[in-house]
Amino acid sequence: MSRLAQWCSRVFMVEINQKTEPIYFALSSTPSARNKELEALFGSGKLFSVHALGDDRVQSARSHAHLKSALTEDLPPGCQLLDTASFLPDVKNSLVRGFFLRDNSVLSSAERVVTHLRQKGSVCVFTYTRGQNGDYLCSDEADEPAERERRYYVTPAPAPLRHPSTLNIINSDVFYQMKDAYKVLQECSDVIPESKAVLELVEAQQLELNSIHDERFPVIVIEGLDATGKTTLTCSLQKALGAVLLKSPPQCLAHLRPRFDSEPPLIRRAFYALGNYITAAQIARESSHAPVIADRYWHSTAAYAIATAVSGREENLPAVGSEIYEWPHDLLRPSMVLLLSVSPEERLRRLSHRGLDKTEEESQLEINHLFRRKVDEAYKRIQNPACIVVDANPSPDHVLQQVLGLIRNKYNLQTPGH
Ligand SMILES: Nc1ncnc2c1ncn2[C@@H]1O[C@H](COP(=O)(O)OP(=O)(O)O)[C@@H](O)[C@H]1O
Ligand SMILES: Nc1ccn([C@@H]2O[C@H](COP(=O)(O)OP(=O)(O)O)[C@@H](O)[C@H]2O)c(=O)n1
Repeated sequence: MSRLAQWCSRVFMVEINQKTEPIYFALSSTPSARNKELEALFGSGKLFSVHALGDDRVQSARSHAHLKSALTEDLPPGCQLLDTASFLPDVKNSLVRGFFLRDNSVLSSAERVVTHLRQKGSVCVFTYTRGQNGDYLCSDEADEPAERERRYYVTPAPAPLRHPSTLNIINSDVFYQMKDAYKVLQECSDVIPESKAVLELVEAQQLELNSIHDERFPVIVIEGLDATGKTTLTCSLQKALGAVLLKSPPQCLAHLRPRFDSEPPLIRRAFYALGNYITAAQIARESSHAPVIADRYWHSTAAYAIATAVSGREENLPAVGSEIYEWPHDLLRPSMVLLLSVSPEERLRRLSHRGLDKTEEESQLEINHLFRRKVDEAYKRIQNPACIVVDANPSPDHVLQQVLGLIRNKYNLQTPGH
């Protein structure tokens, strides 16, 4: 079967604007009636779909990221790059991400970029042109000559029940047991040597974990978007309760973080997932003699990963109660998770006062209200344990008293010296 014929079972999704519904289409051997949405997508220029090829998931993920930067850097004026994905409707793990390159330039400049990519190999390119009857036709110039003569028409497809960007989350963006995240870093240890250091740290902690008894003191996790006051509150709680303060990712991974932050989601998220298991071992150890306060933990890992993976609007998130929001069965569960919530205006005010460097993702939060809403909503949907939302708009002392009230209500903890 030709390459293009294999894609006939798949549906393509193109997002022209994250705020609006994506456009769905399929390839068929019969033409279809004219369709306004498709006309809006194709316009009058030429269109190419490009996706990276790879022998394994690590290589595919890295090739996709390289392709994105190559296309963005070489984008000629008058051309537009759109995120796209193809998938089998409602079939888990069937999503393949790629790009649409729309060429409305006078000189058909995108064609030169695409030809260059084809020559370099490891990409699959389909070309879309307008037929005499106004239909849109898809062809693959790399296919055998006989196949190139066959006609594949672009036909509109219905929106699937589950938003396609949710199909691959499990084990690509969120990991539900340590061994799944561990495997990802094992698979990339040749191309990212720092992975070995992470794996060694995880192993050392796991060995130690086997000799630790069940925790006795409460373990309280503080969650929230950047600048919601986590650092301020966790430091005050540490003093007020005579607690041990821990972080996820743990300090021992801090120097490796920039390396993994620059990698595609599969690798980056596996790194943060493993960070939680190292923090879990530290929690188990410390909670045998004092209360523990943790600045971020699993809720952060899952909520940011889900919100990044799911494109478009908040409504595209997996529904409440989905298995995506379940806690990993092998990860230590905290006694209480508090989510600091501040209004967008107050959060921006705090960010601007702080004036520190922000991670790329955090600066995206500032401009991307949609993304922030998705992170916040995903935080609230995570279960077992779910988080308790705390109004963190008032003064630091007011927030501290509010949280101490919640903790004491549940655990009858004494403030040192009282
Ligand atoms: N309750 C509060 N009211 C006003 N400003 C606050 C409050 N809590 C923290 N801040 C300020 O907001 C900024 C971000 O707080 P921080 O604790 O660093 O947040 P995070 O750790 O969540 O990123 C800091 O400048 C801090 O002094
Ligand atoms: N437990 C954690 C902590 C952070 N993270 C990631 O780290 C980023 C936020 O960490 P950060 O250090 O900028 O946040 P602050 O703790 O500085 O507010 C998020 O974008 C998450 O993707 C994670 O995945 N899991």
